[in-house]
Amino acid sequence: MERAELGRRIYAAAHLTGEFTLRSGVTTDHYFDKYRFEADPVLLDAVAEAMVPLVPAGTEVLAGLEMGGIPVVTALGRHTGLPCAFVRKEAKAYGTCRLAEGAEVAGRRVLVVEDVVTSGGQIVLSTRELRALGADVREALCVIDREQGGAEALKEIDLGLISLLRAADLG
Ligand SMILES: O=P(O)(O)OC[C@H]1O[C@H](OP(=O)(O)OP(=O)(O)O)[C@H](O)[C@@H]1O
Ligand SMILES: O=C(O)c1cc(=O)[nH]c(=O)[nH]1
Repeated sequence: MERAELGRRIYAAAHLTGEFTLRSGVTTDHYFDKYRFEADPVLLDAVAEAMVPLVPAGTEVLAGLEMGGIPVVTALGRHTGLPCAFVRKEAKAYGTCRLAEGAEVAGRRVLVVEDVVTSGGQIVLSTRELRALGADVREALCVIDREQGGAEALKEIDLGLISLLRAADLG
């Protein structure tokens, strides 16, 4: 599906208006409910297909961030054949107690996969944790960049932001 058409479909499926508090604490009058496009398997598959050419050469592991990044990374993994890691906000205190479940990240070139980026705060936190586990993380790939400081925040930790769609492409 062409990127412009994908943008129209995502906007139609997931754009909400109202009053919302974001993860960063900022309040806003519009919101992209990623679960609405992730819950549509045909749309999610089209999103993943469009993301394939954006995956940097040399990527060995795709790391999706809990929770909205998990369906995206799984779909992208199916399209690329790359192994996936599922990155928790907090490691469980029982079982294997892993923060990054699934594929091993230590010593591997890891691409962070996220749904929506606003301030970039969640990606910065998770990237620091992945790097502490020994991952080589150079870029993050997201479906929607709201263009509210995310790319700049990532740059401060030497992380590039690659986006399928920007706020300006939507609506
Ligand atoms: O760029 P930021 O300012 O960090 O904001 C974006 C983050 O917030 C949302 O997640 P949320 O906390 O709603 O969690 P969820 O994916 O578990 O639903 C979104 O999925 C990103 O992870
Ligand atoms: O910044 C956020 O928390 C956020 C913004 C948005 O549009 N969608 C979302 O799921 N989270």
